[in-house]
Amino acid sequence: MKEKVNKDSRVLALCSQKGGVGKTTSCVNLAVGLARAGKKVLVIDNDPQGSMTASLGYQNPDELPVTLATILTNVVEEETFENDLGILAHQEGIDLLPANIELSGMEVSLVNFMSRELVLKQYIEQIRHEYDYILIDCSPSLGMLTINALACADEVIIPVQAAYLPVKGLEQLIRTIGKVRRQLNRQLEIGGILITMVDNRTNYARDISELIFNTYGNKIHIFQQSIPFSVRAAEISAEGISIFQHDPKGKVAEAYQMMTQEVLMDEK
Ligand SMILES: Nc1ncnc2c1ncn2[C@@H]1O[C@H](COP(=O)(O)OP(=O)(O)OP(=O)(O)O)[C@@H](O)[C@H]1O
Repeated sequence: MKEKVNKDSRVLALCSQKGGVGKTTSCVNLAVGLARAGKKVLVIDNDPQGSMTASLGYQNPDELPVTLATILTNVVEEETFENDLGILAHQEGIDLLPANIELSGMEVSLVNFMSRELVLKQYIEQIRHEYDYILIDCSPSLGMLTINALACADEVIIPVQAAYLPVKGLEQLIRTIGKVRRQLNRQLEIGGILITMVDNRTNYARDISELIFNTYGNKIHIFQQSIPFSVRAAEISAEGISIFQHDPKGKVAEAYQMMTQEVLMDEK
């Protein structure tokens, strides 16, 4: 059993309405950024694709015997289990609760469970005192697994790729967050919109960033630091390491470092 670290832990859900926007990459690098700042961090892969699990070096998530699906099943079946069940220790100092395709079955089986939106919350309540930060990487859909993440999170971080008009998907996600806040989790806040994959050589990326600031800037926090587009960022998932290890002096490491500082500054 690990030592108790912080009763004021923060649970951050990384959610987006669209896939491929840099959500998993941001989750991994924010987690490692926080660990490098001395925080005890758990990342939970809440996506049946297991992209974050693969990104952290477990290239065949389907071979893992214990995953988030196991934990959620235990909660539903009221089985008792150790807090460290299924937790994998990553070389860069973060803990990972992995996921694989088994999690897609939960999306369906949760529907028939009485407190179906609060299953992940029960698990988080059991373990949160052991961590300073728990980051949940959600799948790009607003299904039951994402609702479970929103129901137990303190804040949502929304990565938005600066390469298409995101407004429609964002509106839907923001409406869902509002609904979850009213019905399931009064303390849920939007921690911020993170603009990702910014190619500063194009006017288009600048236009999108400006559009996001103009449309949402007065009601939602937008991270001052956006994440630049770089092939170095795209390489990390195959390496199973963060950008801080893969390209420590590059612009993406610098950006995630600054973004991590913004998250730390918001500590209450
Ligand atoms: N800053 C960046 N510059 C260039 N490529 C990036 C950057 N960030 C992420 N990528 C690449 O873009 C792709 C999508 O990123 P990522 O998997 O993080 O997105 P996602 O939103 O989590 O997607 P999904 O929801 O499908 O899992 C990946 O191939 C990733 O390596």
